[in-house]
Amino acid sequence: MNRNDKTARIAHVFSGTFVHSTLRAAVEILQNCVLGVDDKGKIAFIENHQDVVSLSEIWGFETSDIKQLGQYEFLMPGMVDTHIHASQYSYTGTALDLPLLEWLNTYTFPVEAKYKDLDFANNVYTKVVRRTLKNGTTTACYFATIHTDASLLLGELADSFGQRALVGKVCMDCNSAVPQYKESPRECKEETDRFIKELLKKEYPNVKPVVTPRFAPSCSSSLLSELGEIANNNKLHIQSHISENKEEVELVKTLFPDCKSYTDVYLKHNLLTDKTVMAHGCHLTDEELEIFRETGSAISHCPNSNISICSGMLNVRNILNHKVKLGLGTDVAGGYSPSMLDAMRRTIDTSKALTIQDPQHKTLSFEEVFRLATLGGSEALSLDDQIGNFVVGKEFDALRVNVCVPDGPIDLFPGECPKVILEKFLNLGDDRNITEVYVAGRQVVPFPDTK
Ligand SMILES: O=c1[nH]c(=O)c2nc[nH]c2[nH]1
Ligand SMILES: [Zn+2]
Repeated sequence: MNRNDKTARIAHVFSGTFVHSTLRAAVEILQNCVLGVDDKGKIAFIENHQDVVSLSEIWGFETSDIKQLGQYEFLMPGMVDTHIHASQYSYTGTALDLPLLEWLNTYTFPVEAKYKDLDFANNVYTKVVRRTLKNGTTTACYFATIHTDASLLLGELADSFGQRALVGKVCMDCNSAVPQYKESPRECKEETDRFIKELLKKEYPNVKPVVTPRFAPSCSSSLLSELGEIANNNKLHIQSHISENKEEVELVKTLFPDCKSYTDVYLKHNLLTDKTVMAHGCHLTDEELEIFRETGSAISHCPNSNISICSGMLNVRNILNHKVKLGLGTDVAGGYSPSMLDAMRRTIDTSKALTIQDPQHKTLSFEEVFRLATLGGSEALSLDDQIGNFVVGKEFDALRVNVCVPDGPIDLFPGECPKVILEKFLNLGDDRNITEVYVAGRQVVPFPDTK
């Protein structure tokens, strides 16, 4: 209970039930506890409620300022969406009738080409940041489009609404199907440099650039090498797609005949680092997973998208057995839901479908999936030293959940313990149950304009 940082003041103290994951326990439920957040947005203490009076003396807060959580409320860490296309949000919930490569050519590239228009970008990007925050996504790893100014605008909006974000200006210099939606190799490099420089210059505390080659079929070998160099020289995050559907895997074999596998393409271009997150990976071999483990690269599992556009079913258990970092993603708009609660449910559905196919398959539990959406996501983005669970010194990214809101989606019955209440929220809850959202100690939901 020692107070090390004598300069920080306490900004919030909550009392009640806290639910989070640790390295040892997929779900740890802390009842009758108090959690303090300092004015720098960091968790200052998490202790037993019986020590509240001495805590208030040590930290200099009034016990009357404590926010008391009700019987059906708890705090949980904010959810981490490790893969979402902000630019595809306008058609979320539609256009799910084609497989990946046709889907890209028919729906995605024509829409993404519109982001030259900053008014269009402003409208969609405002809506996606608000919608995801309201649904409890405190950290989002975004794909924007090839347009630098619109991508910078996405960063500005995430910062102003208070969402933690990695923002990627998409890079692609190959697109024979929709040739108006690509850049020349030179433009790609120059605009990526400009994007990184201008975004870093803003000094947003929680919004950073991520180097974003769209996927191997959209990028020349020289562009992939340039991007690997930029990311490594500036120690930046990297995101892309890998082995989403079988047709794409075959295409990559023909485009990169000198590479042993899809993973080898990215490895050879220095794009697999411990700050890399690759979406999907449904068809990776065990040999490729070994490369992921060795390089510390992560996979973003996007089950809604994988089922919606019939790409495949990722065996998450196998990924975890290979000790590869894994988080969950909505993959809006291949995935039709912007909610990470949906991503958790679809993760369990896919795991159950694999168990139906093979009864030896060990189905994921709701506790494991809760960990993937929070701590797992923070590990996948190499942000687990800052966020992911309630540990002293980490940033306070949190959701206040009330499973018993008036006219809400959940009915409770006598005698239900906190773990059952958590399970009901994960399976039945929605944004009505997420009454407050905090990022780095700042309350960002309810939005200031609706309070
Ligand atoms: O689900 C996906 N969405 C995309 O936009 C994309 N681009 C390449 N591969 C992709 N997969
Ligand atoms: Zn994607």
